[in-house]
Amino acid sequence: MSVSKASVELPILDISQPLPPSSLSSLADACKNWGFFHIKNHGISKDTYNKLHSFSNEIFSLPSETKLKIGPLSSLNTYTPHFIASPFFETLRVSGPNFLASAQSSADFLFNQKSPHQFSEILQEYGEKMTELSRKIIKNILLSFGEGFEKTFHEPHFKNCHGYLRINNYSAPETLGDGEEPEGLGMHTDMSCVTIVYQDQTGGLQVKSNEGKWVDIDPCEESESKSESETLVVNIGDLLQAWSNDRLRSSEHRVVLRRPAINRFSIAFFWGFEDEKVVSAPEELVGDGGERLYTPFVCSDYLKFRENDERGKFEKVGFTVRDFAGNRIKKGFEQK
Ligand SMILES: O=C(O)CCC(=O)C(=O)O
Ligand SMILES: [Fe+2]
Repeated sequence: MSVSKASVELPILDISQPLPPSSLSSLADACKNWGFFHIKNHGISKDTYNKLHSFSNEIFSLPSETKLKIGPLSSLNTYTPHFIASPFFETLRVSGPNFLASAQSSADFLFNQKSPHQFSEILQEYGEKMTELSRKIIKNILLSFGEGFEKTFHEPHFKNCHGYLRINNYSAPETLGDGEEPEGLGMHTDMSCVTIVYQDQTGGLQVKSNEGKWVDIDPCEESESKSESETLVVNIGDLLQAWSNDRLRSSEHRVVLRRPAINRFSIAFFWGFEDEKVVSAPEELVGDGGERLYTPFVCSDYLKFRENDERGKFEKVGFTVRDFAGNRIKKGFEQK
């Protein structure tokens, strides 16, 4: 039996060009209603994704004992094994701005080799490109707010933003009952300002609509051309939702697994404020007589709030910036 699924039509923005006014307005609408959109012409080739995917397979197919050398109980703590976020999910963290050093220290433990590993070099390049793209994205989002916002707010608020990568491996169960869709990653919001995600053709990423329904974010069709790049998914995180006084939406999302015995690969880049930044919506965004929806907070205090007390556990799934600093639950934005 095939179950009909709702998927959302999100704008696909050509990030290689300055965005024309019509694209800026679809960007603003998408950020307000969904907190998700796509970008294309981002400059990362299919070949890079194929390489990242095969390195990822190489790492995740190592025996558990090997992977746990960089796991939650080790000093490195770059690997999160199965059964922390979900039974079907494991992930490797690569921190910026020195993505090469971070990836290499994991690779050294995993493969016992000290020579530069092509994997780390690719991740350095990838991390740098993601950082540049995030900056372009935030500039466009500010431009979509209207004349002057980018000039006024980009430098003072976003110049110290930084990011990290997570390489994710989802392993679907060998068999799945009719309509059974286990969660590979449970419902959560991201802690970032913006997140950029590459998902492979397996699909399964879903966003919760304003009406509380799960809607698919389909991977874009594989293009015929070998050189043409895949589109990437961008979503707004909690830090930007709070900073923008809810003008931008950090949506709840999750990953479901619907193809038995097929591994799903994704790579997410999280870009956010520096730890010491006080996140407080500028007056221009609160508006004259407008209500401040969040009590100003220090960025790292929020990140700590999202981490479990128990060392090495995954970020709390289900808690959001509203639970932390929200002054009230805004009408129509209520958690369903
Ligand atoms: O794997 C994906 O497609 C999304 C992952 C995600 O939402 C996350 O890592 O925060
Ligand atoms: Fe996420």
